[in-house]
Amino acid sequence: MNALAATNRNFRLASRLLGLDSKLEKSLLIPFREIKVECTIPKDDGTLATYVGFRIQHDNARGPMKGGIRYHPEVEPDEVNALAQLMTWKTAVADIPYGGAKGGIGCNPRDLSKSELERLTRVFTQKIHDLIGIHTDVPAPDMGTNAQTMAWILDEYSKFHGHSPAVVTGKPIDLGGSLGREAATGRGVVYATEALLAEYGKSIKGMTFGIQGFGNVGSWASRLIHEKGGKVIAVSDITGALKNTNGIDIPELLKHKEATGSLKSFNGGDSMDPNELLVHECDVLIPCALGGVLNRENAADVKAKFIIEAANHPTDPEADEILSKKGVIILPDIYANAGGVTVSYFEWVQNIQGFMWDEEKVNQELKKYMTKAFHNIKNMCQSHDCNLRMGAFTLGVNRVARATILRGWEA
Ligand SMILES: NC(=O)C1=CN([C@@H]2O[C@H](COP(=O)(O)OP(=O)(O)OC[C@H]3O[C@@H](n4cnc5c(N)ncnc54)[C@H](O)[C@@H]3O)[C@@H](O)[C@H]2O)C=CC1
Ligand SMILES: O=C(O)CCC(=O)C(=O)O
Repeated sequence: MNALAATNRNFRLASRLLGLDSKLEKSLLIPFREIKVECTIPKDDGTLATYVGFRIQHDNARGPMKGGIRYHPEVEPDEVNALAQLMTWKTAVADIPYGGAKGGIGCNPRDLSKSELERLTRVFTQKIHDLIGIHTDVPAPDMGTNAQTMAWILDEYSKFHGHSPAVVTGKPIDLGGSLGREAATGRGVVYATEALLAEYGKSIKGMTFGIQGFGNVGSWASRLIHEKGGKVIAVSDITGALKNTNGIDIPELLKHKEATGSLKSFNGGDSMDPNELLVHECDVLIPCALGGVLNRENAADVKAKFIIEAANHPTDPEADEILSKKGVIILPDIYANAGGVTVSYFEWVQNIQGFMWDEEKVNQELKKYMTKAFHNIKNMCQSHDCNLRMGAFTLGVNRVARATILRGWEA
């Protein structure tokens, strides 16, 4: 099942639990606007290269649409659509005043030079600048993009609309970015994990973790888990995977990755088959890379007791069913990785106020939002006798449905 079919399915299940009217259901499902643009750039060698860029704006009932921009070879309309829809439910679960959107360009950023990436980002921004904005749609980083990408979007957008720091979040601090945003998704994952484990009388200290992906989210989650006394016993990224039953020294691995750009040849662990990571023996598995990685091929072999979905839609519905039957507890993406967009909201608020918070305040507020959302999800689980994924979906969908009904449809 592709990402969009899977997301639609979860939405419909939640809608049935909430007893939503079928016409309202249809209106919530269909995206507000779908943008597809051609982006041609001269490469460094003078040849031309054409890429396709997307921005899907899913829903704006609760506020400006919000979501990241992904640079990855597998970016295609159905996946961006699914990710945009997930943003709508995620911002509602986090209870921040936004709707949902997502964008992306089908490209491999590892094959492009920095100046090629800059040209591509600027062309994409030229094509969408009149459809995004501080109060309409606010992009942010996602896979394959970062603070530098946001700086280029901000600069290009500002040529058309004047200096507008709040048009993107996840910016460099020097351009109005928020302290704590870079770590926020990983930090939010850790707060979410603590909230879940506490329900089972457990804590991060002493538990074992397997982490797929060592980019922004995976590396921050690993670092913070390590700091809290958790044992990261397996990690992987696109360059390979490694394991160490005594726990990997994450600060050393970060230095190695910084120096070599790769997880390979790190002498603090043994290399392993990257496909093994998801089925490796550990207490908590945290996918922090691509979607659909847990599926019917590997779900039955997963050994973890808890899965924290730091990536977006890492678990397809078939795997969801298999894992539930095995008694694996899954903390769903629209809650588990909401720390990033929550601190993006704090960044946007700071830009609009023209005031900067210190990092301690950012982290404290983030913890408050993550903890409150967890308890709200649990209440929905009790009210609807459902698992955490449906608890989160019913919470998010219900808030968006209420806002939509209140706004009405009169022309
Ligand atoms: N950056 C953010 O603030 C947020 C990101 N997310 C989600 O978290 C996930 C990761 O995003 P980022 O860390 O930002 O991206 P990133 O581009 O910084 O890192 C991605 C990581 O995944 C690894 N990877 C790629 N293909 C892989 C494969 N086949 N096997 C193992 N590892 C692989 C890469 O090597 C890299 O380490 C994505 O699903 C994204 O949508 C969710 C919420 C917010
Ligand atoms: O920070 C943001 O606005 C969005 C982050 C994002 O793309 C996500 O949560 O999947």
